Amino acid sequence: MRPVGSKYLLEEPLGRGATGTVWRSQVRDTGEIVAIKVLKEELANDADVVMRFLRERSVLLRLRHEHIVRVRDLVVEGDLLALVMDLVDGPDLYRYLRENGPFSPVATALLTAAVADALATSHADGVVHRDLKPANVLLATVTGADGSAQMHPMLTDFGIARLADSPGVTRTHEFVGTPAYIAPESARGRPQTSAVDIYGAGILLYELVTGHPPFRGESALEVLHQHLSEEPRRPSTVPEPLWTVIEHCLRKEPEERPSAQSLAHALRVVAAGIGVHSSAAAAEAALGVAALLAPDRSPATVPGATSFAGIGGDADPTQVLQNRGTYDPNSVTSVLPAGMNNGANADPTQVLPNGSGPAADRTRALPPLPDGAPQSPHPWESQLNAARNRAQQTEVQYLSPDQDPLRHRPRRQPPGPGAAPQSYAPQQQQPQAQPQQQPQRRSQRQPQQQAQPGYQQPQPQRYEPQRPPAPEPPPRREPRSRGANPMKIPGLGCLKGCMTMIIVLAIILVAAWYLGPLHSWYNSGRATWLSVSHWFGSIQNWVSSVGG
Ligand SMILES: Nc1ncnc2c1ncn2[C@@H]1O[C@H](COP(=O)(O)OP(=O)(O)OP(=O)(O)O)[C@@H](O)[C@H]1O
Repeated sequence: MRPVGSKYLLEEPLGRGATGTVWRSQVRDTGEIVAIKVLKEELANDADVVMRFLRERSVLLRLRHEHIVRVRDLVVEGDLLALVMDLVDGPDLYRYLRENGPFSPVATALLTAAVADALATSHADGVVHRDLKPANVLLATVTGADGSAQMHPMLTDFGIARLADSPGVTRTHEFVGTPAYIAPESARGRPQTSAVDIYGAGILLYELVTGHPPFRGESALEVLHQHLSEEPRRPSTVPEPLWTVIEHCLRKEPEERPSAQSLAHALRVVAAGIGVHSSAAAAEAALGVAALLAPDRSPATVPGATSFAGIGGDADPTQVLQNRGTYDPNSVTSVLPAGMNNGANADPTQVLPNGSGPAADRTRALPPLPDGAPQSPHPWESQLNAARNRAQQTEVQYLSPDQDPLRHRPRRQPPGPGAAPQSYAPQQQQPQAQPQQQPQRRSQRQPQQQAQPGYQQPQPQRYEPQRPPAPEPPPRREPRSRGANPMKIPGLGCLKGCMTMIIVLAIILVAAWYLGPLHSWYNSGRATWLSVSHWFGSIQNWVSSVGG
């Protein structure tokens, strides 16, 4: 298990998205199970994203709703950025749809009404999701009042689009979002409001009830074109009241779309009026649902948002776009290249004066420094440094590369016996399932979480804007003396030793020869040898003369 910060351990990957990988993880002290989204390296390396990450912290942590996945903590550790969330024990809607097919119209309306409730709360808080799609709706299993298992949609990835919406990331990594779910104003690079989430809810409704999004094509460009200029067609399986809601959500002009609150209400009226057991009055009310879908007069705005380089304002998209992007019609998320926004009037980010330098930096929370002011670090930079220093004090365990989960490609665990899809299947057949029946979430029934009564308490602040204490300088090392073998020739040291020994032995021998008795021993030995060989020669001559 790999540590993240001082408090968490990554266990196994749950899935990978465009912005990062989500891990099943543990809180070290309590053993509590959480989900941690580790943002992609390219995001974590972008200073602008990191600043945003810290700045958005309080917004992300304070968003609370029964249909929003709670963000518990944000971790900055070296080059790693991670969001700690509640773990939702269930599939996301994208996967559920692929495995089980479309929902009934009533179930579609009720599920999306719960999502619209979550949006209404976040919009009231000034937070726009901007990446609403089936993959971002997780299905928790809950136990209803009658003891049956029910679906409980949970909206996740709030703020991720906003985090990733960095000029640097847009420029270099061309992050744009998801073509199948992108609102026309985002595609054009126009200012965005909470109406983009209503458009996303319209696409979600369409996809849940039909099994596919309304606009499809071979390329991202083709899909974007359809968002801009094609009206969606009503499939024969969609009841008229539900179609009225979808059609209002998918209006090309954001000002014509309803608020999230109206949408949630309208969808419940529709659900009540299109079921097989609906009363005549409910059916009548559902038919008149258009009256409930008045345009939202005060949508939440997205400050300085650039979802991606758009399709050049009102210019002809075909003149502007080239099909250079990577687009997989089957994938959840695709990206397009930057540089598509070549219409001057299409700049969606002109919330601050134009120009270069700090005045043009849309991410700055504070006004630029006056000329000549000392260049002290931006408060967020100090905060970032403090956070990083704290995280670097984390006690890090050794982990061999083959055990390091961050080196493995994540793969989804195959669902075990009795896994989620089966337990959801009856819901599809029984669309009356009410997500709001005071359910008990399965994930909250885990023993670890029960053991934590303070579970709903906000985490203590981890990133105080203080300067970190100056670290103690490391002890100064003495310079190493350079050896006679600076080039480190292998075996040279051994050769040198041998040569020294040979010279020493030679000197001892010479000294012993001249100063000691060695010399006289040699001379007497030599004389003895000569006389012995003389005798031997005489004997040999005598023997040969006798032998004749
Ligand atoms: N809180 C969570 N609990 C359990 N599973 C989660 C949680 N958040 C995400 N997942 C799962 O992790 C996978 C990857 O999630 P992620 O949000 O990164 O994917 P995505 O929405 O496709 O990508 P992106 O939003 O970055 O384009 C998804 O399949 C989702 O089911």
